[in-house]
Amino acid sequence: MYKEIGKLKVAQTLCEFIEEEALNGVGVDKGSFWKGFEQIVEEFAGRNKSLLEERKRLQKIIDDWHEKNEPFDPGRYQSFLKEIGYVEDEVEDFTISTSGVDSEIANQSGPQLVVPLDNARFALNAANARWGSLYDALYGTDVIGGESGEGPTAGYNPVRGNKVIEYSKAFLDEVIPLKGAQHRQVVQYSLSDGSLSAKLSDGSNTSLINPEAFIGYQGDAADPHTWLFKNYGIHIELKIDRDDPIGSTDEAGVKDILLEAALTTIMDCEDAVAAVDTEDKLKIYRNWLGLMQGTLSASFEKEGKRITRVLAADREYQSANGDPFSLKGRSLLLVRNVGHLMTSEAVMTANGEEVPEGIIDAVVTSLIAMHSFDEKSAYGNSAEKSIYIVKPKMHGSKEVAFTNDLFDRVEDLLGLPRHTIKMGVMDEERRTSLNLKNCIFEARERIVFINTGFLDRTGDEIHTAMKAGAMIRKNDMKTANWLQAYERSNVLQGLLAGFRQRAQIGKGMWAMPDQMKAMLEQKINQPLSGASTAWVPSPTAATLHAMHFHQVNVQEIQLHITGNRSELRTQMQEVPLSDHVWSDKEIQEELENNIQGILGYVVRWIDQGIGCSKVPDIHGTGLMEDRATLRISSQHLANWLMHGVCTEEQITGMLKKMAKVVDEQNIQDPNYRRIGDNYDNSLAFKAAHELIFSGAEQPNGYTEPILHYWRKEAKKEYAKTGVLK
Ligand SMILES: CC(=O)SCCNC(=O)CCNC(=O)[C@H](O)C(C)(C)COP(=O)(O)OP(=O)(O)OC[C@H]1O[C@@H](n2cnc3c(N)ncnc32)[C@H](O)[C@@H]1OP(=O)(O)O
Ligand SMILES: O=CC(=O)O
Ligand SMILES: [Mg+2]
Repeated sequence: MYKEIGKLKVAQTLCEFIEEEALNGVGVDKGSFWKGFEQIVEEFAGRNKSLLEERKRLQKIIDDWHEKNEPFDPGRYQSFLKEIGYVEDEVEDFTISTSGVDSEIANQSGPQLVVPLDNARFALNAANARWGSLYDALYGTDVIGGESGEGPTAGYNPVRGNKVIEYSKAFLDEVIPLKGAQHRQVVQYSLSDGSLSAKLSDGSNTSLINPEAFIGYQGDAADPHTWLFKNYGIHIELKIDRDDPIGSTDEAGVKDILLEAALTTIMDCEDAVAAVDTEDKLKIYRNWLGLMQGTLSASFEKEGKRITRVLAADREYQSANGDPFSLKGRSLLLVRNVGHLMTSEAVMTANGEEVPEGIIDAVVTSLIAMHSFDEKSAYGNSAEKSIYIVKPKMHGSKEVAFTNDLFDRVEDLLGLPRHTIKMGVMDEERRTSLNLKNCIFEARERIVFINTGFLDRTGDEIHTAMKAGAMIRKNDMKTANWLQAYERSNVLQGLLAGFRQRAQIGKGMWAMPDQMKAMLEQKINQPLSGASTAWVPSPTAATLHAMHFHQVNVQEIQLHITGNRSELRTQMQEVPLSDHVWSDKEIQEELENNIQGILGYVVRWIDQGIGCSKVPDIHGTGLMEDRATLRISSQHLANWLMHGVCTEEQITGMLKKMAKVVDEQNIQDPNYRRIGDNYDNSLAFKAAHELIFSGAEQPNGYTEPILHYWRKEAKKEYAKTGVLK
């Protein structure tokens, strides 16, 4: 049901949501809102379409070039990309001038959590992941090994617990060291003349090597129960409780160590969700509204208990000299809008065309964010009263300029001061990486981050050169020259544009949510490379990754980053082709792995509307799969198929084989629809099939059009029959 408002047709439910909930109390009247919205659609919908046409035009020219230019000649290729405007002429040097940026983004370095915004339980957990228990994160993951009785057991395992304590105190020795002693020797922490004094087991006293690291406490000054430390701009709480089951076994009464973890969280409306219609969009918008008003809650059963989760309060302390102060209890929230590709039925033009979804997201998520400015909001989000929108999947600087202009108009519509809406630019398409300087320039007054979304970026790498030849194996992409150059070039470009202490330079997702030991070993390389933030898939990962930001002084590292931009740009244009002749076993492995990932992800997307899942690979390692990883797998298979590395029959056979494996993996899920004996009917199976076999023709290799189509079919089927085929 639609309501005609001026020249727009707005879904009745969206209209009611906007008028009764989103516009309520923000000082924008509904008449001018709809009038302004209509003008924005008139001004931007056509321009959006032209940008998509330009993507198509360039891809066609590139495809034709590859068909005519065999063998591939890198020198000629680079001149060609420049000639066709794919590589842009660069603007003069400049520095960004974004103002009103919260300290979590401008001054602090730490993990960035991402969470699907359609899941209120997860979203609340993410917002509260500003602080995380190091003891829980270590105890609950593989960081502590399973040797000599240290493994997890049904109840509390004191051997494992002791390992956790040992590990955590060694971490304290590293980041807030004591003079001539270790934290495990302490029997009592106390306040002495405004400083921390530590009494050791031999009866002597010591203090911190860097006394300024101690900045406050909670509890009675004579015996505080919480000690607050600051190191490289982020905080650590040492919790004391001698009556606690853990604290009572600890000589100093330490019951836990809390780390400031997810400084920022991206509430995702894009690749981690499955939103195909107005109903889905409304669920997302309502959760965002609840977060901005501070009232969101989620009730659920966990381990036999009913839990209601709400947003965490700020944390109150006394400084060493007794002055009260507080720290934020919640992550600073950013919202990732969708990109420029898709349109939504939620708003239609008078001639029956769907409006670009990115335009609707920009207007509605900004409007909703205004609720966090309201005094009545239970918890404000941005101390600077800024709105943070992350914009994904933009190709080149004209698309960034489009978003920048759109944000200007949204600010005018909502009566917000210019550049209230900040922009995070995902550097995740090849045309953006190669023209990053120009892209940043277009958003220079509102940009707050660039982030290497290497997953989408890999999908785009494959699709752009689809016709050039067979690509290297998927896992080899991570070490390929183009990717290394892209990661370095992003940091360098951000620093040259003045991002240090103004904006985030972010790095991509750790996509193995259960492999925390490996994460601790490898993800330190991201801050070491100059990134002030990096993505994590869960609050636990945020807590553990926070340790890296205590070990690495990112702001100091950023002062010493150098590199040759033009060399990096040349390397980025190296196409990851391979002339290797793979053995049957290698081909089999690659197909199994990609197809298992595709099916495992798609079946939950299509049948259950879940946009981000943990799916085991062929070695049984759970991998975070979202639309970007799906893009890689489907594009990779389409590429190998196109160049004869594998046949249609091999892929079809493997789809059937893996369908049975995926059924087994989901055996515990009561909502799961089997696909292994249902190939001809399963809509999810059809979607997976199409993603591979029509992969080469998909716009920039994106998976959205096919996923949306089949999910809508599944919803229709469900509405009609109450079950899925
Ligand atoms: C390329 C890109 O665009 S990457 C960006 C998109 N990716 C993401 O957003 C990743 C988000 N992460 C997730 O959705 C999940 O962590 C998954 C799907 C990877 C794994 O989910 P699950 O298998 O359900 O996780 P698992 O069972 O280990 O843990 C669930 C618990 O962790 C919490 N949790 C897991 N991930 C998150 C998260 N991102 N934010 C908040 N809480 C989370 C859940 O709230 C739940 O705890 P609860 O029972 O107290 O509510
Ligand atoms: O959005 C992130 C990515 O890697 O893609
Ligand atoms: Mg992405």
